[in-house]
Amino acid sequence: MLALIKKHRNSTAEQQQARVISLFSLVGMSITLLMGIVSLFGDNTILTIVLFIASITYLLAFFSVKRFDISISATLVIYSLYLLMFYLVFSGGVSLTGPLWIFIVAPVSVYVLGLRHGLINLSLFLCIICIIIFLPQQWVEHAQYSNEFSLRLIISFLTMSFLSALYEYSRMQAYISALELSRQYQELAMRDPLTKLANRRNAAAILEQEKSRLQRNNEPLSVLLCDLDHFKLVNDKYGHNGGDMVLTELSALFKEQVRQQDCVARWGGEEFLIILPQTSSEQASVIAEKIRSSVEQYTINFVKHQIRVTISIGISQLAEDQTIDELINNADKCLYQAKTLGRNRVHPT
Ligand SMILES: Nc1nc2c(ncn2[C@@H]2O[C@H](COP(=O)(O)OP(=O)(O)OP(=O)(O)O)[C@@H](O)[C@H]2O)c(=O)[nH]1
Repeated sequence: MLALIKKHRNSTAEQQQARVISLFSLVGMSITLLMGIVSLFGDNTILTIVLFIASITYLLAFFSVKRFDISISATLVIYSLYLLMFYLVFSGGVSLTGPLWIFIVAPVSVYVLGLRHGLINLSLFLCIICIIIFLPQQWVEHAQYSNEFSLRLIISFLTMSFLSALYEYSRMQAYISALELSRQYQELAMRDPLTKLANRRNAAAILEQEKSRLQRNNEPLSVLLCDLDHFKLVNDKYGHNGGDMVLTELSALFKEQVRQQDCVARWGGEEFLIILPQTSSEQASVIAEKIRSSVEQYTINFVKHQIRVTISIGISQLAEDQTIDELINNADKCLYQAKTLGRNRVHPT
């Protein structure tokens, strides 16, 4: 169950990430294309070429989202963005406005790479930006920024990175709690609130699942339909709370009597269904008798009372070409027989 939720969580998160990468690639492609076209009319040929290469890279990232692993497009988007930013800071872009673009790196990095990897990559990115800015002109000629500008650029980039990380962290927390809440609601929809056993809907689903699994392997499947005898009298004598206590304690007792792979479900008010995979009706009779006898000997302590109850059990084994409804109807008929023959007994198919 946990593995299933984790898988679902991962696939939903991946789908969301894929959508953001596609969108970012499209926007990135359009902006760099537009800037490349504008740059065509200027005199900076290298900038024009770089912008067109970036535009093509985003286009590739856009198409690779659907075709390849999402990490390929994430790598393309992130590192081509980094390279473009390094070039803009190095060259100064148009009228030394190139560094203004580096702020988009922070939110995109933490979202696409995740919080931890995003922050590691952002630290490396900032180190390289600092090297470019403070590179001595006599080594390599590059755009010259004043010290005040450089310092403010780094501080505002750090602030932006911190805010992006904070936002990503809260987003992830909200996402995880929403998933946990939905898991809890799903769990509630499958369980009987009083006994915490599988409810009727859940039991029906398990039966269908077991039916196809066992029939594929040619293995038997049996069910026990258990009904408390004269339960109305228990309620009348000890009140509804006393009745509830009996149902809860017997549920635990049933679970103790069966194997891990079996399923005990609350089928109706005082009716329980026990699903026994890989069990023939003969084997199910032995289990049913064991359960009947343990209930007969069991004492439920309620306030100052000691409550004793008995149960009747109908057994049915799934026949070839039989539906689950027919299987249950058959068990119900056997249960009816057990009741009419005097209760506190097991009636086989
Ligand atoms: N306390 C409690 N009682 C319940 C619950 N669900 C059903 N019941 C009671 O179970 C009783 C079932 O009564 P009947 O259907 O007449 O059956 P019975 O008295 O067990 O008699 P037989 O089945 O013929 O042996 C009713 O009094 C219901 O109110 C529950 O969740 N808690």
